[in-house]
Amino acid sequence: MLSSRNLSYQYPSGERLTFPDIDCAAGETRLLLGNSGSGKTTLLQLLAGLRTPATGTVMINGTDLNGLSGPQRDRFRGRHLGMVFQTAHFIRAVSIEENLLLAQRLAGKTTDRPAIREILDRLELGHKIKSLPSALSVGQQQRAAIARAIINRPAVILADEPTSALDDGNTTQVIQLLQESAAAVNATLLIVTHDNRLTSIIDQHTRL
Ligand SMILES: Nc1ncnc2c1ncn2[C@@H]1O[C@H](COP(=O)(O)OP(=O)(O)OP(=O)(O)O)[C@@H](O)[C@H]1O
Repeated sequence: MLSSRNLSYQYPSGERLTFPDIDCAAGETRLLLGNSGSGKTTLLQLLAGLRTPATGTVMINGTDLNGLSGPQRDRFRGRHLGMVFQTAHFIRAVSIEENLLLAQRLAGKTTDRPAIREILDRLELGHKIKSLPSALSVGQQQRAAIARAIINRPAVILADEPTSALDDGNTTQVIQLLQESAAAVNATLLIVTHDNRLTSIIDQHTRL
């Protein structure tokens, strides 16, 4: 589960951003909704431990992110957090399988090719396991990004604007896939978006 309290962030040259408290139980899906400039990306980076807050705490599965050293936080992120972005970011020179193996290694886990095969099969990407990322369509790359986000069975999946570039049909499909994938590993799913269409699919909202 994930919770935050009294979070604020100060850009050196900018305004101070303050955020509402967030509570997400294991297995819950929640939307973080906000207009452009409201601080969605900043909040996501705070929740992932990629930025240090001016005030406040982020707890993930009982661990205070800011109580960890930089290397400990990187390891913790690899093991307990999955991230999905609007466009997928892969290592371009190696196959989808190698990208997922790398995600396992970076988390300090034993590499597990059968687990990678199983997840890619489940996401209908088994035939692309040896392909370079560039040989996948945009939709396939998005599914591969979901595979990478769940390969380490994270406690929390953070998705940043996963649907803003999609039409209504693909939006519903990607959200269903994210929810099914999160449910398969009992992860909390937090979707950061300005896409109000998602409020008709997901009941739990926090507005920035
Ligand atoms: N590097 C920076 N230095 C100073 N201010 C910044 C910096 N990055 C973002 N900000 C400011 O912080 C606020 C929140 O930015 P953020 O990118 O988190 O918003 P957002 O909700 O994700 O926006 P969008 O939906 O347009 O991407 C904005 O007012 C922005 O101008």
